[in-house]
Amino acid sequence: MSKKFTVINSPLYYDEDITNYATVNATDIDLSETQYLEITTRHGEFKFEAVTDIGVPSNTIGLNSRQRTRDRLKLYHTYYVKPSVKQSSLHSIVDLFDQKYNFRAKVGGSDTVFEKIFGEALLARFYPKNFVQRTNMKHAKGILLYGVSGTGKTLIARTVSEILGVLPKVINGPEILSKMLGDSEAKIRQLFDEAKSDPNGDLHLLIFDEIDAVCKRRSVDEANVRDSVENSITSQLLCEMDGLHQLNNLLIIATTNRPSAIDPALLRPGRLEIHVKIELPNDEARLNIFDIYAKPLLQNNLLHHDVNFDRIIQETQGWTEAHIERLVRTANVCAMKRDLVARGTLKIDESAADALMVSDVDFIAAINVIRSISLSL
Ligand SMILES: Nc1ncnc2c1ncn2[C@@H]1O[C@H](COP(=O)(O)OP(=O)(O)OP(=O)(O)O)[C@@H](O)[C@H]1O
Repeated sequence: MSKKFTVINSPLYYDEDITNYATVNATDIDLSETQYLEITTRHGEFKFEAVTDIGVPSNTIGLNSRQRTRDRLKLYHTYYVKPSVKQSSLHSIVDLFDQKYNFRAKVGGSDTVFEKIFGEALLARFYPKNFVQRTNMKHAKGILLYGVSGTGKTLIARTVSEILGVLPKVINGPEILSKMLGDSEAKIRQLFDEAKSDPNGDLHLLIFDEIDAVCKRRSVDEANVRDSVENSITSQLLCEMDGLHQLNNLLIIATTNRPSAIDPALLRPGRLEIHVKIELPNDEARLNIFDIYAKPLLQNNLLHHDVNFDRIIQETQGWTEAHIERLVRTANVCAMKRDLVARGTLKIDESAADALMVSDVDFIAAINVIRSISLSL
């Protein structure tokens, strides 16, 4: 959780190697748990070692920064920090992937989802091909991401494709249905042709967005044209996926808001076999996502120190990831509105704009705006 603190003594030259210490009040921070504080300053995000022993007054925390003077924290200035425990030498799979691909900077609060995706579906794809062949292992063929709208299913699917280094073919369920009227089986076949023609080649990735639009439970009422097209798309897809048995170079990621509408045959092992639910974000996840979108404001000194993170997190319970992203955008707009009205003019020059900070009142206003325009809240 992000916390606020105010620097009360800085710098404090501590020992001979002239490490740079600042002392900060730390009533909100569990000192026994905290070994590092990640602090966002104008110059970027820095990790400070937290020191609570000799020379540091009680109820305060010393921040050891071996960085240069520019990272020195200003006296009486309030900063936002994320306390973290010392990293052990053992990393989780998600930590290892994040170290290399830095996806947490873009997708917040999704560690458990990525744990399942990397741990259960993709890990073997990071081992050398020859090794995998010797184990006779077959890679997972398909992943279904399901959860309510706006929880980041598409974002996660695209992030996985970036991590795999593959340019995916993205198929939008509702769009493809209309394009496929009359020609559905051939169109589905085409999607798989490239991978089939290059069985020992690079990985191919198909992302099926809103797959429930085309692969509904098959209907017995073939008299209805739409039902009959959907039935034939589903059957063709099943057929192609069974053909993948021998192929190790194709992965399908499908997304849906309505998993129960999908034909169960598609969800069997060997097909879309790994099912990952994307939940609404909990408190910590909402804060992570908030941090991602508020970071440019923090870095450019545009976020007022009166912003009450704890209240924002409380008031946004039940919101989706997309709502949190919207909240930061809307707070920006509310700040501009407030500023324009106070100035009584639409003429805003650079220096006037630079003085504008997004403040707590703007987040309060933004929360109300979003509640008033979202049916689901
Ligand atoms: N975990 C996340 N971290 C940061 N931003 C997120 C996250 N999840 C969603 N978002 C934001 O919400 C937007 C909408 O997400 P996305 O389209 O991936 O949701 P979805 O679950 O696929 O929705 P739908 O079911 O309606 O297609 C994203 O573009 C992104 O801005």
